[in-house]
Amino acid sequence: MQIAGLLQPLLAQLNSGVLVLDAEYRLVFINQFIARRANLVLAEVQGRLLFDVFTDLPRAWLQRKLDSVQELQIPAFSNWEQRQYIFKLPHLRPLSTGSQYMAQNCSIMPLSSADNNAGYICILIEDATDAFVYQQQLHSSMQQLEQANRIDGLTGIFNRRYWQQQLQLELQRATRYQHPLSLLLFDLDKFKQLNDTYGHQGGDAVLISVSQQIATLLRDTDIFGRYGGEEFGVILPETALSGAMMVANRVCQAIASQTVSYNQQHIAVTLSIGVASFTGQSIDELIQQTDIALYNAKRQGRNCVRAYASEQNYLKKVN
Ligand SMILES: Nc1nc2c(ncn2[C@@H]2O[C@H](COP(=O)(O)OP(=O)(O)OP(=O)(O)O)[C@@H](O)[C@H]2O)c(=O)[nH]1
Repeated sequence: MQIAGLLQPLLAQLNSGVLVLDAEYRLVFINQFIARRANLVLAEVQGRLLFDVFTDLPRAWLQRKLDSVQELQIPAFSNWEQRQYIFKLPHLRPLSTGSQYMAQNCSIMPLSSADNNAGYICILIEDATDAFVYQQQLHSSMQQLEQANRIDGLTGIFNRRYWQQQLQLELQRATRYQHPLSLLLFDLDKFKQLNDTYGHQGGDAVLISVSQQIATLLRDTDIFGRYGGEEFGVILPETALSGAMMVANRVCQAIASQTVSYNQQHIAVTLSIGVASFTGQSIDELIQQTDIALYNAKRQGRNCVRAYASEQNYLKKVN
């Protein structure tokens, strides 16, 4: 048997799309893979212009590709990562892929006929939906992992490692652009006693509730993290000391004015807050200064806000 006789059944069964165009980009042939998915009949589209049959092709791009294949007589390729699909064909995956169209690798090849008349072009479409789906799943797992890596498991706010990385970045930014930045460190008052009274789970419920409440009082650009057990930090970019004091007082008052419900009980909670502003010091110095201010807030009765700068003035006055 002549090999030519086997080509029709081969093309019919091929699990890739084949389209053959003449020199004017009229359809000469489409195989069953294309016909079935595009809901076309070969006899009805034969001789019609490719762009008239497939009206939603990326016309300018494909025309350029076809012209260059025809002119240079060398193949061109496009893969799904560069262009997810060229022909809007449905994929036959039962599961949702995030796209209703088949992801495709596409080869555009010059063809010569038996009588050696050049001018035909073959477009070969390979279904790459599996690779597309796999890449999407990988991407979403990586995003979840990245997210988990930066979030504190109990409160859902940033963990200490990520929060401190962000502080480093924000300090670099503030230094480069000479912008203000302030830092708040706060600590729940008498938390040991609270844990002893309501149990560790009651304590956890308070940490969750207080962090949720505080998150609503901050700007989206403020960076809120859990610094330690019952100690939290907020980076306030673009904020000088006076603004930071306003935020800190707002947080302090909001927490003190409400109770946390736990097991039909209402738990009263207060915070002490230390505030310091960035004036070119190192990250460790800034944290240390904020911590000193927090310590002074504790020492001066708790449920209050103290700034590092005013503490220094206070100490100067006292000595
Ligand atoms: N429930 C709960 N308790 C925690 C967690 N992390 C730390 N703690 C507790 O927080 C308490 C902190 O106590 P201290 O550092 O003595 O401070 P305090 O009792 O809050 O007193 P002041 O800070 O001086 O007002 C300790 O009893 C810790 O066990 C946590 O994730 N959950």
